Amino acid sequence: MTAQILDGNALAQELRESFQSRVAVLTAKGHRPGLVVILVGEDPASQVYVRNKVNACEKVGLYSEKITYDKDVNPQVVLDKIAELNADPKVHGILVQLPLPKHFDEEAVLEAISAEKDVDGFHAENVGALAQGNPRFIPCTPYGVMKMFEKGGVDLTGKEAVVVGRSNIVGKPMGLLLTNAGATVTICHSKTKDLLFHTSRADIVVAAVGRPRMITGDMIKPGAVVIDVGINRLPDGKLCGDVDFDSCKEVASLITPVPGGVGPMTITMLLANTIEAAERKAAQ
Ligand SMILES: Nc1nc2c(c(=O)[nH]1)N[C@@H](CN(C=O)c1ccc(C(=O)N[C@@H](CCC(=O)O)C(=O)O)cc1)CN2
Repeated sequence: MTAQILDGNALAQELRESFQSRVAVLTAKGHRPGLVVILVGEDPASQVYVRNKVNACEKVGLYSEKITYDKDVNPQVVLDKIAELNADPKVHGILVQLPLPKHFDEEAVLEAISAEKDVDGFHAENVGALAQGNPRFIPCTPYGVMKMFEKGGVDLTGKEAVVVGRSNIVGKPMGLLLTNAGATVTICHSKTKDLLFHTSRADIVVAAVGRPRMITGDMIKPGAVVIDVGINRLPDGKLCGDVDFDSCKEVASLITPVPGGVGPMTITMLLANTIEAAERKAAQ
């Protein structure tokens, strides 16, 4: 069996085109969606992601702004800026690019963002709403994965889903979304005793662990759906995922590539959340 490849670039493009009319309606009513992205430090990957976020906003017609701080900035300066942005009516979404430098209390920064403007979906109120099955803002990467299931015609009801990785950004919200969609979910992580036992009986495997090509074809069930959330930079500069694409594509029924899979969907769903935030504000 050779898997069907789910093209994240194509789906991202399709969705972004569909956003333009919503942005036009909001803008005509004086509620042009606005996103502010805060970047602390000079991490090269974060710089690329932030630039791509701002460019994506511009292409779809959103107002966007990037605010950068030196890596040694006093965290209070960032907290003060967030307080100012929380009160700014032209800003519908606020995002702090992660990871933050070590001297930051990441949780305190994320909690400082107003839940109504938390387009990353990382605020405790939004995490709680998702856990209750009544999501307000869904974290962008798992949200993108759900859109990919939809596009691929994957019915999640009653399926055995294994998420490898328990991060707050991907693994945990992914587990909640799959649970809400009716899948039976197992979250595996570094302390899991027998990873192979879990992956090899799963109908759906989502790899979000940050280890290059660790999920190999012999670890998955024939016909499984394999979603690769990993983005690992190899010593030769090339990107690869957490899934060994070449061996897994011979076993899976549906698979996402890296690059060009989940990554572009992350930024697309950030646009979706920002537009949604502006629509809610306009409706008030
Ligand atoms: N505040 C946040 N910080 C981080 C998040 C997040 O959702 N919110 N996620 C990741 C990084 N990320 C977005 O910020 C992100 C990662 C990858 C991509 C992407 O498009 N990847 C491309 C390859 C890009 C490249 O060449 O490097 C792909 O997979 O095709 C977009 C966004 C951590 N921080």
